[in-house]
Amino acid sequence: METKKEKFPADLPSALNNFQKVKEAFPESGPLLFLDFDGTLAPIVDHHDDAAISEEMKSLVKKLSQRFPLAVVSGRGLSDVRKRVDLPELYYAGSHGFEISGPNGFSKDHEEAVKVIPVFNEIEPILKDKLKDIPGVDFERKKFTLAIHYRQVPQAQEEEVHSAVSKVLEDHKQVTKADGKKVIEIRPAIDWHKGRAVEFLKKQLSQEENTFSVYVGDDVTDEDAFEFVSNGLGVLVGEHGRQTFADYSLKDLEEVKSFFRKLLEE
Ligand SMILES: O=P(O)(O)OC[C@H]1O[C@H](O[C@H]2O[C@H](CO)[C@@H](O)[C@H](O)[C@H]2O)[C@H](O)[C@@H](O)[C@@H]1O
Repeated sequence: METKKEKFPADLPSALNNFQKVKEAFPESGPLLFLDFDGTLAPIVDHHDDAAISEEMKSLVKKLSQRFPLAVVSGRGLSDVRKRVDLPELYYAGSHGFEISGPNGFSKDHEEAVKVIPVFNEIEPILKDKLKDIPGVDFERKKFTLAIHYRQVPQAQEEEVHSAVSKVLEDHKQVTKADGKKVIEIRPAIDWHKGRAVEFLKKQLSQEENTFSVYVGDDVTDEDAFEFVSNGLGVLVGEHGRQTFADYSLKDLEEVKSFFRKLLEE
């Protein structure tokens, strides 16, 4: 695996202003495209259930998928993200890559993660009880992960959420937690993430060995793909408050759309 170095997002070159250079890395047949959902295809909103892709973005994704092999890679549950994007012909990875689907009924759940589902059933009521007195905590259960949203929690109490969750997880070593944007994501303690899911999907999307890929994402969990995926480049949308393994940046969803239009011009 090539060693990548972390950088400050502000130091990344713009994928738009350097599009010629981005394009020069592509093979003749074009790259494989991997797109995150929240913060990349749909704007970040106050309540997770209100997130939506615009008709304009959806149409761009559809056109891109007709030109390049493309998959949507999300922390959302698979059925949830499929429904929100609503392009049944695409490949999708949900629950941070633990569940994958594709056209013609293709479906793959991570076999080891299936065994961890009872742990989620066990810890969900415990966590709900421990966090019941903190206003604004919002649970989102997915097949293989559990999100605890704290976007509506008073800032002074955010730390309380983190420490209560960490304490519960001390007794449940089959699961672990990762941070996202105003969310704690509890997931199986298995060496699997968006980056490994992309490596798996590369084999589904292309007959060739390790085809060049472009991954566009905005959140901390997208760093697994930026860091892990070989023979490709990562494009960070906005910032997530940490350093990044991405190669290029886009400021916001407007720039994401401009980047997609440029890809379609090629
Ligand atoms: O991998 P993604 O597709 O980017 O999903 C990451 C998480 O996104 C969602 O939460 C985030 O977006 C919400 C809607 O804008 C926002 O309210 C929340 O604060 C963000 O963390 C989603 O609800 C999670 O399940 C995903 O894991």
